[in-house]
Amino acid sequence: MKLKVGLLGGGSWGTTVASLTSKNSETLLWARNPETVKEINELNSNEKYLPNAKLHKGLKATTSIKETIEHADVIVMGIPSQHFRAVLLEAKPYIRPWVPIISLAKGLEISTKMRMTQIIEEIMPGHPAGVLTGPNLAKEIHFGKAAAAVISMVDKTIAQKLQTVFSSGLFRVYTNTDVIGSELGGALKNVMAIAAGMGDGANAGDNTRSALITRGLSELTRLGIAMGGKQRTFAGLTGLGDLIATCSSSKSRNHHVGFQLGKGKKLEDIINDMNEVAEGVKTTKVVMELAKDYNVDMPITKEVYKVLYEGNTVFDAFKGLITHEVGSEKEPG
Ligand SMILES: NC(=O)C1=CN([C@@H]2O[C@H](COP(=O)(O)OP(=O)(O)OC[C@H]3O[C@@H](n4cnc5c(N)ncnc54)[C@H](O)[C@@H]3O)[C@@H](O)[C@H]2O)C=CC1
Ligand SMILES: O=C(CO)COP(=O)(O)O
Repeated sequence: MKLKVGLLGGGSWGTTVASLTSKNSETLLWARNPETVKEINELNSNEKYLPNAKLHKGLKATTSIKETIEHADVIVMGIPSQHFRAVLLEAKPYIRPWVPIISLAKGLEISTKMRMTQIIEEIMPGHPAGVLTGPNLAKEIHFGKAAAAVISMVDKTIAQKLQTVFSSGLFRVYTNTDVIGSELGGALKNVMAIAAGMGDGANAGDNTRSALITRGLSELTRLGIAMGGKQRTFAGLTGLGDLIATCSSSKSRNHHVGFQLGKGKKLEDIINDMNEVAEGVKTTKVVMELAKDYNVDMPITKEVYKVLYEGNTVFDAFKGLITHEVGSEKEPG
């Protein structure tokens, strides 16, 4: 039997995933904006978020959250982390018992420091919670470029069932039972992407980017393990894989924020000029607190934070990193 998908969120990634799942399963996409809904239903496009992309013809959209949810066998949340809770609470009355809920978001809730699957477990106890994550720049996937992702859930049997809903053609979906590690990899790499973007914007060079990616991996793995993730996960698609994609691509919004900071632009102006979310900006705040809670040294995050929130320049950040005590490659620092 084919599962029906109810997907909440008509931004670039929500729309992309809905278009993918509609190849395998009946999919209904909820978007707030009636114009977006009309455009998806009548023109099979969502130009604001995915310019020039043609969506799968089977994809239908609606402005009704009830209609999207009430018949769904799986619910997919394509909502940015800071709005995730509010939208899930709005959907809650219509969610059928035991339906799995999958997050697409890569961030941490600023007020609680929670991961999205923790929010799902809090609001919808008993529902299997999972995350679809990996190196998946929406704008490439839409144009049929090959990519791999991971569906991460504690229950492997449910993950295997959902693997067939999300996999399609050149979009390969693996499973992983380390939800904490998978989810943290996706959230933490955004902070590193801002750092790599800062370097690129300031013309620091390929060696610098490579050092940031590698030490960034070490830094996010340290925190991720302290929080309960598994080392192997951080070396996989959801950790290293996503870190490389996001740190080295001008299609990444987080890299873009860093790049513009590296060019000397002000954060406020950069954000005002964007119509999409860059999760790393807020996640950096949460990661600073988590680093303190778990007593983990995170020098790159600290420098990114000072540029975002304390008025430091990108030059100050690199000076901070260069003067940070150099340890063994295996040790913090
Ligand atoms: N775009 C990409 O390449 C990828 C994005 N992601 C993650 O997916 C999540 C969603 O991001 P995108 O779709 O890219 O963001 P986006 O910025 O393209 O779109 C965000 C969408 O959420 C909607 N939204 C925001 N607040 C809302 C609220 N309170 N109620 C209802 N809708 C609301 C907006 O209207 C918009 O449709 C993020 O956590 C992002 O990190 C993950 C993988 C790839
Ligand atoms: O997570 C992503 C790619 O895997 C998208 O990154 P950005 O949110 O930085 O665009």
